[in-house]
Amino acid sequence: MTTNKTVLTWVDEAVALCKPDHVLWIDGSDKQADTLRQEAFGTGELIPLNQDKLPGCVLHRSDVNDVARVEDRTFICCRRKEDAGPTNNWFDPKEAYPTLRKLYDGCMKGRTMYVIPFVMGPLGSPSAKIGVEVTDSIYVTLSMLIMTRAGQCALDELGQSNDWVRCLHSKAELDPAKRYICHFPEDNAIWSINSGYGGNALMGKKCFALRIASYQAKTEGWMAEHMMILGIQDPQGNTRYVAAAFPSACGKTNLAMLIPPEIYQEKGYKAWCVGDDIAWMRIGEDGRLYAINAEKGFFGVAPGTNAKSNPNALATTTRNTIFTNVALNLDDNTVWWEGLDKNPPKNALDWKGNPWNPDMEVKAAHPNSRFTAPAENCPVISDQFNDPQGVPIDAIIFGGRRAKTAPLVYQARDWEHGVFVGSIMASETTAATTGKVGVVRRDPMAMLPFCGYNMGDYWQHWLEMGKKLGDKAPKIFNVNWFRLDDEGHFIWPGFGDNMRVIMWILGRADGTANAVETAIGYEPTPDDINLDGLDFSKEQLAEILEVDPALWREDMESVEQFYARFGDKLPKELKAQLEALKKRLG
Ligand SMILES: Nc1nc2c(ncn2[C@@H]2O[C@H](COP(=O)(O)OP(=O)(O)OP(=O)(O)O)[C@@H](O)[C@H]2O)c(=O)[nH]1
Ligand SMILES: O=C([O-])CC(=O)C(=O)O
Ligand SMILES: [Mn+2]
Repeated sequence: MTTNKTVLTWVDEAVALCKPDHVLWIDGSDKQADTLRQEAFGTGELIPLNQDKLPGCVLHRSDVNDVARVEDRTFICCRRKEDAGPTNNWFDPKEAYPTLRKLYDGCMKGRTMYVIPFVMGPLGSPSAKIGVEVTDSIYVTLSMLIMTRAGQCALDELGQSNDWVRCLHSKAELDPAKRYICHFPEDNAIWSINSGYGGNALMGKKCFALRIASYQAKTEGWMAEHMMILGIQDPQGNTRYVAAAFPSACGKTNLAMLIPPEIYQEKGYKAWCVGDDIAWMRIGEDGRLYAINAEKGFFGVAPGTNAKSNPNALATTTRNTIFTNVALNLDDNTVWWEGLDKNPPKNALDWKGNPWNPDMEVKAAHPNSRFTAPAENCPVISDQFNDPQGVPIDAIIFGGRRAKTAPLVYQARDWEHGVFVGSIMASETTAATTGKVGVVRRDPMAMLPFCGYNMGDYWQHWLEMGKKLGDKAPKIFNVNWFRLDDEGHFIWPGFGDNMRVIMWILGRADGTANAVETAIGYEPTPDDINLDGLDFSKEQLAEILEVDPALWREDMESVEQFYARFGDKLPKELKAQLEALKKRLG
């Protein structure tokens, strides 16, 4: 399939190390994918689903110990520890390579090695990048075929170039004690072993498109961000784009596929999805910031996805989709998860494959169960999805899951203040990563687990991008859909109604919307967000726009401790922003 010596040599080395019985190059054809699917049905790695109701769809159950990203087993392996920074686990490459080599030695005996050349980003895009992943998992191979532009097309794009990311994956024994997700940004390499799950194993995603790419972006002067991209088309037919960074399981996919409230639909507004997880952004010839979606599919959270919360996501998953760790409805051989509908199957297998019925205490689907679905299935996929240039971004939105403290929305005073707003983000942890759920932790730019180098240098890079963008820079905002009332219920209706907030944001970006200046930035008054057709009062809105200085002062103490970890890597601009905010809070 290729004469590229750098690829051929590397694959030979991987074969010599892993010692598979067979090697199969993935060409990207339907025929080959179908053969692999049939083979996986034979071994039970995949389970076929009802082909009338869910054509082309399959179910996969991961190992019960392998259901989420493992941040404590994820490493940045660069020569100097300080380049990994205080928020990453560092593993000296001098030790990492020999340690890992021992684990990979012979790990594919009796198995086939699949060689997957893939492109991140639209074909022909100046922003696109190429990788080659070798893996011994058919599930990973078929998932990569959905999530990336994979096969011969990638080798054609690559030609004889040496500029590609080496991705070595093996599920090995799936032993959690020997699990390593290692990134070598200085070598363009990722070595992942003993996991077969999503972000640990589909290496185009977080490993490449964020950890390695963030390092490349810093070096090359662009941005690799954990952001969804949404287009809002006005009744005149003009579409404007926003990019939003929320931590895992905090609403990116939902916002990316939102259905406008009726009041906007009636006027002729439309919403288009460009991406739901990863945005690569560079400055275009006109000086504005342009974003592409690095991926070709969605790896979305299943629980809570339903015909009301996200009908577009649901429609996206009705064909050619891989479901992971959801429940199997034995009556009609379809899938189910908590929050899909109010009719749980009477006769089912849970995500572990054990008999399940609604009277049981345990969940049918794992809280981090997922769908892997082609973007082309999405009813609202943007016609710019494959545009090599990407889309111009008018607003960047940060957000997290905060029961208190963070208001529904506020705007940063300028880019520098916006970088500060991103750097102090915090969010309650979710099931997307192993460990405790619901603990507030600082998660700057939603990149805490994904920044491939020192986060202090990353903030500096953001500041520099702002200088280059000048007055063409997108405006920066922060949102929180997750404020709770005293009974623990979400106050804001969220989902499609988040468009009401996006409309204020776009209004601010073009200078038409009103705001008041507060200690933390610009906020709308309750009159500035359109509540027409919504059973939600201005008093309730005022409540979630409220900023409690005491809570904020407390929060800033935690920011101060967090910042202290960066020593002289903390940009002085951010330190000054913190001091200024503390003064304004009194
Ligand atoms: N209350 C409320 N919940 C929301 C909202 N948007 C999303 N959620 C819930 O948050 C969870 C995660 O949402 P997703 O959109 O899948 O999050 P994500 O950021 O794409 O997650 P990753 O794919 O892990 O990066 C789901 O259970 C959603 O139902 C919202 O506006 N309000
Ligand atoms: O990477 C994964 O496994 C799933 C995901 O999108 C996230 O956790 O952000
Ligand atoms: Mn998502």
